[in-house]
Amino acid sequence: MAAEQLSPGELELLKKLASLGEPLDLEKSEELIGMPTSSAASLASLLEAKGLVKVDRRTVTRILLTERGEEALRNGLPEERLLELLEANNGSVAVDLARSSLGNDFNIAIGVAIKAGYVKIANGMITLVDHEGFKASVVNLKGGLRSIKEGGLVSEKIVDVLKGRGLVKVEQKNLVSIRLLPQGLSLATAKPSIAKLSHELIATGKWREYTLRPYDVSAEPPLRMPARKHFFAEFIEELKDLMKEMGFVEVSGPLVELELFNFDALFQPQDHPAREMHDTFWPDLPPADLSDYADIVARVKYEHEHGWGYQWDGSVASRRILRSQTTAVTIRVLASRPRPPIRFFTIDKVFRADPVDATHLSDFHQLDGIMGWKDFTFRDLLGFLSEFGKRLGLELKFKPAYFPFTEPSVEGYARIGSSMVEVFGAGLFRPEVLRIAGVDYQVGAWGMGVERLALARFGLHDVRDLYSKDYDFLRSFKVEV
Ligand SMILES: N[C@@H](Cc1ccccc1)C(=O)O
Repeated sequence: MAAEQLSPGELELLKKLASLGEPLDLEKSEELIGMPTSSAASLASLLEAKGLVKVDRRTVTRILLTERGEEALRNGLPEERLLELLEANNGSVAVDLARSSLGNDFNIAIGVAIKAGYVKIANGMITLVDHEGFKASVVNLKGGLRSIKEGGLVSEKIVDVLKGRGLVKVEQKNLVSIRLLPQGLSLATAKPSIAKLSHELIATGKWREYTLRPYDVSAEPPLRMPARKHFFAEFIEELKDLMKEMGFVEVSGPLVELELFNFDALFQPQDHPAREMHDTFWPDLPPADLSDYADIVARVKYEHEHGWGYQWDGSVASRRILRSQTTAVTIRVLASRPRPPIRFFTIDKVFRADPVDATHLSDFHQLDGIMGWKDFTFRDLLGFLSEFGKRLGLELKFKPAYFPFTEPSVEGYARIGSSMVEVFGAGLFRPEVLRIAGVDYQVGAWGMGVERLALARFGLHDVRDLYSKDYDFLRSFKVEV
């Protein structure tokens, strides 16, 4: 054990014990070493546990003078005063005289002296009969009292007599003393230790006054918690990298979107249930001016009225919503008529007025992508999706599906625990959508739920865990560098 392992208080007590040079009576701690008894007691038990001091507890019997005893020592024992009176009067005094001169002590004095046969009373006179015996008894008791007062030794017999006379009392007392053990002593007197030698210490020779602290090679380094990216943010980065690796260009679009791009351009009819209030968030914003989008509006109107056969309403398409799918972004890009072959993707937030549960959040991320060229086929699309799943390390299953804007369509499922959960929708854009965008090549499109991909990837079961604030949980994810 090194001095550094002791608290300042423990070291202080050790040093004080060392300079006291003898075991410390805990009761007198304040007086002897200037430390309150209660602090010395608790520090001592800590030091005792470290094997540096020994705390001895014993019970001692103490004999103390009572108030009456103190008085007898000062003014004489009652019978002593009687003896003195008798001696001063040649061995005999009148009872009345003795009573008036001894006052309250008279009864005790006369009782003791008669009982022991030192005096007798006859005809109103007290007469000494055993002068020597009386004197010896007084000397004995008085000496006993004095010696008790001074802490000396007294015979048990005398103590008994004094106790019986109410002149002394016997007390039991617990004494605690703290004794320095050899190890404690060497710690207390050790030179102060230092961790580093400086030029000055060496040059001045002062290093001799110190001991060098040994290295503790088994000590754990301090725990450092550097800031790091959230594992879900890292996962999104990884998805972006993967898409770029596979030849895709990242694009982005507005969170507050027009129904025109979120629904109409995707050939979703205006009475489609997904447009109803409970699915979509409606910010309190005025509708947009669609004149900027005259071309696409004209093509949308035509395709809806011919394809679905209803009166298309531009005011519905001009409403602003929080986008419910990032396919709004890819259709915007496609409507800019990029030259094939094309490969675009976007990863960002979408919003849906869904009740939150283990697989649903009201705002979450989607990864949408489009790829296409003249003779792009459904097989090319499936090939891409399988490759993507493989590179992510996910077990994917495909199932035929329906979306208003793709044909054929497919849904992808990934294993999350024991169940397969839908993680994406995909398909070839319908001819109506291609005509609305104004492109003359085939386009495969897909939209993935990024949170759900993350569940599958990290073996989690609840999307809400991805937004947990539990540090221990967050730290449990390994950083990949
Ligand atoms: N946008 C669809 C997914 C999808 C995208 C593209 C093609 C097919 C399906 C959704 O949110 O569910």
